[in-house]
Amino acid sequence: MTASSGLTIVIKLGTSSIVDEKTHEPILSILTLIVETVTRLHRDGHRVVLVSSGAVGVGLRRMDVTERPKHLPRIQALAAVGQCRLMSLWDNLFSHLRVAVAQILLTRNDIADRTQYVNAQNTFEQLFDMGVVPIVNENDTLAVSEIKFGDNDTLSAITAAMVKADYLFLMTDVDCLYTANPRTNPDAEPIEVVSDISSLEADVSSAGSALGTGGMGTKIVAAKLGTSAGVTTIITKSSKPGNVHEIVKYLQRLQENSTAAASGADTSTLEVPTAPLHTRFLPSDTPIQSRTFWLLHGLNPHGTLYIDHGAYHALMNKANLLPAGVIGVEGHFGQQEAVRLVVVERPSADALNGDFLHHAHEPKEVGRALVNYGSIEIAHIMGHRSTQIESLLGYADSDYVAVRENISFHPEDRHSHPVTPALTPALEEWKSG
Ligand SMILES: Nc1ncnc2c1ncn2[C@@H]1O[C@H](COP(=O)(O)OP(=O)(O)O)[C@@H](O)[C@H]1O
Ligand SMILES: N[C@@H](CCC(=O)OP(=O)(O)O)C(=O)O
Repeated sequence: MTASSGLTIVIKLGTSSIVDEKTHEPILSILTLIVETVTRLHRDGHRVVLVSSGAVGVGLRRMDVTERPKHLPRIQALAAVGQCRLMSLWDNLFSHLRVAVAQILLTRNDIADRTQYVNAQNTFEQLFDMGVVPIVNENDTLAVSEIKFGDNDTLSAITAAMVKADYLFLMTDVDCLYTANPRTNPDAEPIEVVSDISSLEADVSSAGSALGTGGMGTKIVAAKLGTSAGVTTIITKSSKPGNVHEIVKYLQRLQENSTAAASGADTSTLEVPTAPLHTRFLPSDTPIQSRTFWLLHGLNPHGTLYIDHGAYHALMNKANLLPAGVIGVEGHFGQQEAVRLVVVERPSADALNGDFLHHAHEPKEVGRALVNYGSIEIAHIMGHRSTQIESLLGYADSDYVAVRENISFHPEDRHSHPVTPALTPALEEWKSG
């Protein structure tokens, strides 16, 4: 977040680092070291957010339940018990170092509205100004699957983008990302720097600890989200929280050296910094903007719009989405809800008689949109000109299914599909019609 000095740092601590996997007792040594590390960063002038899992784990211990239940209401009840105790634990530890903390519990619903998203950003900023450390968790007690982030790795990446963080630290029970799960593969090799996640070769398929929800897979997803928003994402070991401080210093020194090199200074005498083992995912050179990030990752899509290549190219050229470019709709959604955009071949007349999606070649989600019409209306108006909307629906709220400012493309798609400057004749017709 913009501020006169200091960095904005989000530190995510997984369940495996907060409670013992078997006894579910809090791992006080890690919690205390985290508090010391956060306080040190704070005193160095950085703004720090802690994303803390562990509500369910702490709740298990409090209620003497030995295994994580399967029944959702029971998990939610345990989270309600545990979250209270977890926050009291953090508050207590931080209070010894005179650092105030604040609890922020989020579900996707809380940020689905743009105004609420911006409000959340303002609250974080206010807390930073007041010198408070916000402690974030998913609001497990309320979150049902439709409004869940699902895991705190994803939540921490969304939080990092929301506060425009410089660094996101995913603290876990392994040193870094390995080529395979080090618990079961002694030959697995550490991966230190990832500059392109799409070409990453690491087996992250195996599950994580008994209480953790994500494993390494969700950390990669979080790194993808974080780096797309310009956040350097780091995986490191939670039992050595002092690593965070050392890695921050190391990255600052690397930055100073590269600035010196860029200015033509003699760098031969500069100290080559070293850092404890970690994996660093480099941020995108062209980070996506806050609103684009929110459209792509803040909202839960309620359905899918299948659009043809002509419409896709028109959107890439900043046009709005006309009903004529939509060839299919799936799911039940209302006005101003988010949908996936999937590009497919326009079906032949034969295919139109059957289920065209079976004829589509590798349908691929290219982006997300907030729609001006619900699924039922779009099913009526798709393939038609905007001038026909009123006669088809009896009203016309908009000429467009979605306006361009409410459409965002995934970054990899923005790069892999060159924009075609010329519109197809059909699109010319739609635009003029
Ligand atoms: N390629 C890999 N590299 C490192 N760890 C891996 C890999 N694949 C799977 N894992 C597992 O992921 C676990 C961390 O995930 P998880 O238990 O969900 O952590 P947390 O609770 O911190 O979110 C590690 O303990 C490890 O067993
Ligand atoms: N929100 C849940 C944690 C969910 C989660 O993602 O856990 P983890 O994979 O350990 O980070 C809780 O507080 O128990």
